[in-house]
Amino acid sequence: MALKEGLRAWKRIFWRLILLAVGFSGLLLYGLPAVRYLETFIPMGTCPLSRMSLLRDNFSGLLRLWARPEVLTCTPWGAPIIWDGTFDPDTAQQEAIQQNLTIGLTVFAVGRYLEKYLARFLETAERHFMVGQRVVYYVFTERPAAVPRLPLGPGRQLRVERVSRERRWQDVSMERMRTLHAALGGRLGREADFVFCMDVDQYFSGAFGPEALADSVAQLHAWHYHWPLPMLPYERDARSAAALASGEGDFYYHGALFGGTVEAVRGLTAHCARAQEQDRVRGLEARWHDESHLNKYFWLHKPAKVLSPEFCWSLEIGRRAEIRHPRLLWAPKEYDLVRD
Ligand SMILES: CC(=O)N[C@H]1[C@@H](OP(=O)(O)OP(=O)(O)OC[C@H]2O[C@@H](n3ccc(=O)[nH]c3=O)[C@H](O)[C@@H]2O)O[C@H](CO)[C@H](O)[C@@H]1O
Ligand SMILES: [Mn+2]
Repeated sequence: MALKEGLRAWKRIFWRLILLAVGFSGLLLYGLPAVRYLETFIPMGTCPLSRMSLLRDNFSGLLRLWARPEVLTCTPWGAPIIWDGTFDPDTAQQEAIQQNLTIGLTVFAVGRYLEKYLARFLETAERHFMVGQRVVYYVFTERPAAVPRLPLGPGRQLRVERVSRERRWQDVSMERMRTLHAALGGRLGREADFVFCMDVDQYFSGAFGPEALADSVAQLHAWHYHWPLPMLPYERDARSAAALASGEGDFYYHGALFGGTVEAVRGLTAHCARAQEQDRVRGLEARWHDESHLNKYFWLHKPAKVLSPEFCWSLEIGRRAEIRHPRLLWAPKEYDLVRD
């Protein structure tokens, strides 16, 4: 009897070791694009046909969610996931012009991020972001005089707002929520109808138009959109305001891009700023900072539209057949140059 028990225990240990070894080598090899490519075989799920044929969009009209059968084109709560080929950019353009919209684009460029990324971000936005619409850029920096003065297209303006420089890059990143919330309560909130809030360490590479507009908009994180729920890097410390328990969460969203109506983004930034402050007083900092809180927010308040990773792609991931037309690309990470 005891022998049998002992054997069973050994078997269990043996299998755990094997699993651990496989997991560990997987992690090591994950750096190789060839291994990473395997994750494309993890299915994303499919949008039920009954829903597909019905989903209309305020801006793009009838969505052709069946046009991309290899990827997930709607969420379980019925929001569209926008992939290339599912929308009609011309309809979206006409609709937005008719509604006579002003679209805000906010970006922070503090410290060395300004020289390193801002010019390219703005130049490429001029070529690709909401071309043909009225656009107001809001650049937040501690050195307004250093902001490049680009020639802007008709109907496009740039405003510079001064912010103080936080010492830690994590604080710069998180402070954005509070600053944005204040800005949305001021001039930005009065002059814009919709607003997108973006990281500066990226650049536009394709048309990013009104098809991306909705009440609230979240971006699928390029590195995680095939991963199973238990593996997503949510904050797991139950003491944090950003915590998601196991089984909670829909997708992993990217902190480098979110948007929506002024009202919706005010709600989002208020929530995240409050949650971050609550953590700070308790001596906590969420795993991925503002992004963790954003993920908690979108778990509680489902986004009305989700952008596929084509809208914010990282070339480091390597070629993927399902990524047809990247619109925004991550700039190479050079943390040693830009972070203290
Ligand atoms: C893959 C990854 O690592 N993702 C995390 C990392 O994103 P990132 O590595 O993309 O963060 P980041 O260095 O781009 O910082 C976010 C943004 O804040 C602004 N900024 C930041 C620091 C600074 O000194 N000056 C400045 O202007 C700038 O607009 C920048 O794009 O960190 C973020 C901020 O915590 C989030 O947690 C992300 O989840
Ligand atoms: Mn970034």
